[in-house]
Amino acid sequence: MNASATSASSPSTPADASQDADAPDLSSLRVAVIGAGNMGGPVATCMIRAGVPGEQVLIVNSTPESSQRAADDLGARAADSREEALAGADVIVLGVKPYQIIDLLGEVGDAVGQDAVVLSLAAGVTLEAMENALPNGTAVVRAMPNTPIGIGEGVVALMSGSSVSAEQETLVRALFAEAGAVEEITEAQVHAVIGAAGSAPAFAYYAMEAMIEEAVRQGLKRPVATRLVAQTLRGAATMVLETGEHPAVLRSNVSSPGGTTVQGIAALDREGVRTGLAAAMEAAARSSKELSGE
Ligand SMILES: NC(=O)C1=CN([C@@H]2O[C@H](COP(=O)(O)OP(=O)(O)OC[C@H]3O[C@@H](n4cnc5c(N)ncnc54)[C@H](O)[C@@H]3O)[C@@H](O)[C@H]2O)C=CC1
Ligand SMILES: O=C(O)[C@@H]1CCC=N1
Repeated sequence: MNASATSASSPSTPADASQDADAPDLSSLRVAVIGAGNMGGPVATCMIRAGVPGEQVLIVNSTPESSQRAADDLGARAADSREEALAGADVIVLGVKPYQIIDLLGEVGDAVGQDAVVLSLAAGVTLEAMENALPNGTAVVRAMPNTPIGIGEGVVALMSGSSVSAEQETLVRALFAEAGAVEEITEAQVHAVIGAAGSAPAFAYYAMEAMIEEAVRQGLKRPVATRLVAQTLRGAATMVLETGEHPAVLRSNVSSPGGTTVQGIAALDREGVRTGLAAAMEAAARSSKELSGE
């Protein structure tokens, strides 16, 4: 997880980190999650699956009720206060909205332990901006995850700040061992990663919605249509990952000359779906750059 790494690494294999002799021991780790919502929640789930005991994952949300609800859902513990969560925390996950991050770091900086890792999930908040808001030498890692990490089928892209040690990098990777795939990227790559992974589940759900509704319009019952579409997209994605074939090759295997599929593909081209998908990813990347002040 080196900020100077230039290309994405191979996906990590989900594994029980405790079975690897070199893997860090996560059983005594303390994690504070400040903001366990749609993204902080799945991150906490990953860490618990990786081996951090749930009672050592302390949740702080915007209200005590919300902290308790999230902790109950995640099998974690609600902290009575932010101070309680931060005291002795080895890893501090920031799962609040991007606009809240710098103010939050200004408030909690002095409570961050010397060897603790601050792990931000926020889009568009740079390592440099976070390091400047914290005491000198604080280890800051940026993660760009997506929500499917909560079921072990997501992606987390990692970027390290200037004070992160090799051991801390190994620790963060171990915490995401059950996420699905872990990629090491540079901050320059994060905008593309948001388009391809961070925001991309929403693009996939959008496509699924459209396909399900059309299948319903064609006469299938909605639960049947949902199962068929979701399983087909899962199967198609798995074939790309498992065969290593280019998607265009796999597509040609479905496309009989003069058959049904080529008519469908021609319709997609006529409707501009390929350029629409590219535009969605470009818009997400542009928004990420704007958030970063680029
Ligand atoms: N939702 C997603 O798919 C992804 C989100 N992210 C990043 O994750 C971060 C969180 O986004 P979401 O989870 O979608 O938002 P969310 O609104 O679902 O969750 C935010 C959480 O922060 C809590 N919160 C708000 N103010 C707080 C405070 N002062 N102290 C403690 N907790 C507070 C809320 O109670 C809530 O649980 C953002 O920075 C976003 O850029 C990154 C990748 C993907
Ligand atoms: O929509 C957002 O801003 C966040 C970042 C990537 C996915 N969700």
